[in-house]
Amino acid sequence: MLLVRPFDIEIGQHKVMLNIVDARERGLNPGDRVRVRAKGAATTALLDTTTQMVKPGEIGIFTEALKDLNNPVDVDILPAPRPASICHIKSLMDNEKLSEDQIRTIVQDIVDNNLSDIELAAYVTASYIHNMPSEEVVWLTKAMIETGERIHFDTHPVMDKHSIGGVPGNKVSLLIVPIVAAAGLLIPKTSSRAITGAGGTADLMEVLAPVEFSAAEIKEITEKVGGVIVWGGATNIAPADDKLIKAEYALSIDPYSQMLASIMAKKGAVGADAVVVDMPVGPGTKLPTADDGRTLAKDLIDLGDKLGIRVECAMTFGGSPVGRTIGPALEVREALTLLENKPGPNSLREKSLSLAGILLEMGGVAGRGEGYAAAEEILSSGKAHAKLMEIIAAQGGNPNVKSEDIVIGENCEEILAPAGGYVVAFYNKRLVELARMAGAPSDQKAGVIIHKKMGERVKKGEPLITICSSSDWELDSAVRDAKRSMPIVVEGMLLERYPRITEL
Ligand SMILES: O=P(O)(O)OC[C@H]1O[C@H](OP(=O)(O)O)[C@H](O)[C@@H]1O
Ligand SMILES: O=c1cc[nH]c(=O)[nH]1
Repeated sequence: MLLVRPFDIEIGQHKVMLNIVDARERGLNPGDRVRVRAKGAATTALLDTTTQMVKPGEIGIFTEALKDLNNPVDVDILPAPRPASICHIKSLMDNEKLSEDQIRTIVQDIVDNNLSDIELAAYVTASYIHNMPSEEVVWLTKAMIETGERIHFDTHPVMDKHSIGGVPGNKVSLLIVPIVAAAGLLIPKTSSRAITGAGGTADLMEVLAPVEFSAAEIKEITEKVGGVIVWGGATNIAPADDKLIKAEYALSIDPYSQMLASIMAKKGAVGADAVVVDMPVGPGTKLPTADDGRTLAKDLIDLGDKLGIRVECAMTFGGSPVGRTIGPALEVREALTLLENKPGPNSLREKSLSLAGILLEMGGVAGRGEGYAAAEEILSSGKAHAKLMEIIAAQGGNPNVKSEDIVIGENCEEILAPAGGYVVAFYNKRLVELARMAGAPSDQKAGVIIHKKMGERVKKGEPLITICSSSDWELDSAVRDAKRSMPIVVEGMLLERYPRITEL
């Protein structure tokens, strides 16, 4: 047995460290995969060696592996075999068909942390290059559900909403969930953190309340107040999902087949009966054209049918951000402003009410075509605001929070229009890059405020955006980058003048 020396350091992967003497005795080298066994728990980790940091007879264990092993006093280790799924990942790279068993093995290896970051990145990259046939996506989704816990509600219907993401500022879940719950329907909303954006719904909700709950707690809170907004990655619900999303986030990609499985696995695992999927369409989004949107809608609806979930898809405008803020705290402040019935952006209000309205119709609490008006009544009467406060309280946050209490990064700088005219080009992806450079989403207070959108008139020297951050050096680098390559382009109505040659 080896005495555990806990290393309270999160390094984003399962790692252990042995003294080089012990490693040599066991025939192990740095980078080898080892199975670490404690009383009642085991995990797989990658090995580092040292001459100084741990003594012979000891083993250094980093935070991620320590959690899996329940903080043991001593452990033993064995060399771990090369995971079978590496071979199947290679098949995916070669665009070969995979069997249900092979897909199941990949998902199980991901859940058991048997794959290194490099192997996981290879899987995600191969999925990005080659879409899986629909049969394989069904197996993948089922494997993602079955390798985790599931919630079974006694009351039905259970409603859910999910966005494929890809449009900045998409804070609509903060309005939709309380509207649907205030209408008396159950909505156990699990979200991921940002994938290609600067703030996923889980990052946003975390500004207001804790988002890490077990499956049993999600069920209990949903049954008590009608809804939750939690981080799927903290639960044992579809546990492969968050591990894959971490690799996708690093590459800023969302592979098509993986996206279908990721969304529907989360919905299947919480026992959803009916789901609306928000699909932002437009240049720079995950769905550049309406035809791409129609294909995805068909694939999502078919996948839902195979899982016994009624899916409706809503193609939404993704050409410019939803509302005028990007980044966790800024987005939460904007969403609260609308819930408090103060003036706010129409794009956010209209999109939230449209999607909530579809759910109210699907859930049978509003007639066909009457969902929007029913959602509007719930929002303007203050019932949605009261419901969000109940959800915040049930998740352990402050139920008296007001929009003006939300703190934004203290370092802010405006980017000014270099000329007067109209906004003629607007680059969503650049705005997301700037918000990420400023520190979002891990710096909750970082982000971008948008002052001018496509087609709006601008005077020379007027602010186009404001970038905010908690750190002055991150703000500086984002501002320098914004000035080098502007995310918003302003032109006068006169683009070029061609004088008569004789008059030159
Ligand atoms: O970072 P990008 O790729 O834009 O999208 C990821 C976001 O989209 C989904 O939104 P929701 O949970 O339905 O609100 C995910 O859960 C996540 O919050
Ligand atoms: O939850 C989500 C949302 C978008 N894309 C994914 O892969 N998962």
